[in-house]
Amino acid sequence: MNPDPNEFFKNTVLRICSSLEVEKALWHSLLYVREHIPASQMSLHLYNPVTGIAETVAQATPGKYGRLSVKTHLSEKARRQVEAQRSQRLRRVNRVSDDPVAEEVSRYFGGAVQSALILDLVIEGRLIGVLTLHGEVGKTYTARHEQLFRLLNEPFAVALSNSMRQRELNKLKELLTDDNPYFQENEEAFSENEVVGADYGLRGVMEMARQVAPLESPVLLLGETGVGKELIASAVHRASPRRNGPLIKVNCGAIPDTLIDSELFGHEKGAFTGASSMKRGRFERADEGTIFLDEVAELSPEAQVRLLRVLQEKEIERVGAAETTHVDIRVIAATHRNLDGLVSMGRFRQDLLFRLKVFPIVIPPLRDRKGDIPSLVQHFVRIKSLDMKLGTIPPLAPGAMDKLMDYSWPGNVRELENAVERALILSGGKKPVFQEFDLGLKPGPKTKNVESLSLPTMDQAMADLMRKALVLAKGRVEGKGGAAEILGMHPMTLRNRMKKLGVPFGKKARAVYKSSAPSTVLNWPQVKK
Ligand SMILES: Nc1ncnc2c1ncn2[C@@H]1O[C@H](COP(=O)(O)OP(=O)(O)OP(=O)(O)O)[C@@H](O)[C@H]1O
Repeated sequence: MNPDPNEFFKNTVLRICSSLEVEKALWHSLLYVREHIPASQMSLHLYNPVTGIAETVAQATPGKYGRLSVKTHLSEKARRQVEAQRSQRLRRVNRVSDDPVAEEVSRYFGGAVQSALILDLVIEGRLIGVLTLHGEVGKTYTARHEQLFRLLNEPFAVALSNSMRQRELNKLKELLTDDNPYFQENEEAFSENEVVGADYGLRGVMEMARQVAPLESPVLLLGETGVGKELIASAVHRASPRRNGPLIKVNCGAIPDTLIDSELFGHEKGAFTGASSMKRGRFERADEGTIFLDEVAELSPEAQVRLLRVLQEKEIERVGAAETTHVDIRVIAATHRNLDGLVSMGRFRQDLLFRLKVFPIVIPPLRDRKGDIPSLVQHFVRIKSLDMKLGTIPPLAPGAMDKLMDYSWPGNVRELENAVERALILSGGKKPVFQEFDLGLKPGPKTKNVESLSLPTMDQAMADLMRKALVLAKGRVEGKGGAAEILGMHPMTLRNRMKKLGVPFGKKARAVYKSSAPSTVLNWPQVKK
C-alpha cells in the first residue's frame, strides 16, 4: 500500500522524537519505515572532509540498535566521489558495492550485495551527515521509495546535529572532570612552546621534525633526560595536520603496572572493584590527535604487547569491554635509554621497536651545543622574571656566562632552567647578580647520564649503514644510485639483510627516506663508542 507522504513524514518524525538517544530514535523509525519501504538496516554517518574520515555513529536493524564510533579512512577515489556527488543529495544503488563510498563505509558491517538509499542530511546548505537505508537482497528500490525517503532529510539532520552536540559536551565534561591534570599539561605545552636553538644547536633536529610532521609516521625521540624531548614532541604535533586535535602525554614510567591497562585503554563501569563509572583511556582521549609516550622503555612486557596491538590494529579494548573501539592516533615516543641494547637484553620487544623507530630523531645533550646556552639563559631569565613579577629583566653578572658555558650540565636544559630560577630567587629581584653561579657552579666532570653504550654489534653497525644508504638513495633499493649500488651489494641480498635486521624499506618507508635531506644522515642514531 502506498502511504500518503504527509502521513509518512508525520509518523516518522513522531518516532524520531520518541527518544533523546539517536540510536533508539533510529530504531523506532526503522520499524515504522520498513512498513512502507523494504529495509533491513538503517545507519547514520558523519563525514569530515579535512581528514577524509567517515564515522558510523548509530545503527539499527529490526532486532537491535546501537551507538557506535566506527571510523573509515576513505580512499582517494571515495573522497573524490564524495565531492563529485555533492549536487546529488539522494543516491539509489542496486548493490552497496556499486557505490565507492558506501562500499568502503559498510565494509566493516557486511551487506555489500544489498540495495541501498543513501541520503545526505543537509540543513541551510550545510552537510550534517548521511542516512543510509539498506534494502533486502534482490529487492531494488523504486522512485516512489526514493521520494518518501527524501522527506526524512530535515528531521534526521536535526536529530543527528543535536546528538553530536551532546557528544561534544560529554567529551568536554569528561576532560574537565577525570582528565584535569592532562588537560592542564596540554595547555602548558601549547603556551610555552618556543624552541630555543631551533636555528642553531637544534637546527638538524628541527629540520627532521619539520620533515616528519606532515606525515602520519610514528616518531621516536632519543636523548638524555631534560634535553627537550617533550618540547620537540609538541613542536611536531603543532606542525602536523592534527594540530587542532589533542596532544595527550603519557609518562610510561610513572604509571604503576596494575593501573597501566585502565590508564591507557580505559575501563567499563564495574570492570573491577572501584570502577564506579566508565572511563576513557589516554589512547581514546588522543583520538584525532597525537599520543606522546614518554619513557616508553619503562613499559612492562605485558603493556608492550598491548601497545604493539594498538599500533598495528589502531584499535583498543577498554578493560571489561566486549567490543573494540577504533582510535585515530599518531604516536610519538621518547626515551633516554638505548632501545637496541634493551632489545638485545630481551627487555624490549623488537617488533615494537620496529614499529616505533620508523623515524628516529636524536636530540643532542646541552654540553654538545654550548652555543645555545646564552639564548637559553636569556629565554629563561625573561620567562621566569615575568612569572615572578619582578618588573624588570635582569642582566647577568660579569663572568657568569663563562661559568655557565664551562659547566657540563648533566641535567641538560632542565638543570639550566632550574639554575636560572634559583639565581633569580636568591637575588630577590633587586640585585640580579646570579651569585649562585659564582658560588655553586664549578665546572663538573664531563658526566654522561645517557646509558653507557658499548661498541656497536656488527648487526647494529650494518643496519645503521643501510639506513644511511637508503637516505642517500631516497629510499630506492635497486637501480642506478640505489642503496644496493651504494653499498656494492646485490639488491636481493640487501633486501634479505634489511628484513633480517629490521631496517624499514619499501613503498611506505620510501616517503620517509625521500623526505630526509642527505645532511640529516648523520642524525640517525649513532652507537657511541
Ligand atoms: N630548546 C629549548 N628551548 C626552550 N626550552 C627548553 C628547550 N629544551 C628544553 N627546554 C625546557 O627544559 C625543560 C625540560 O624539557 P623537556 O621536558 O622537553 O625534556 P625531556 O627530554 O622531555 O625530559 P625527560 O627526559 O625528563 O622527560 C622544559 O621546561 C622545557 O620547556
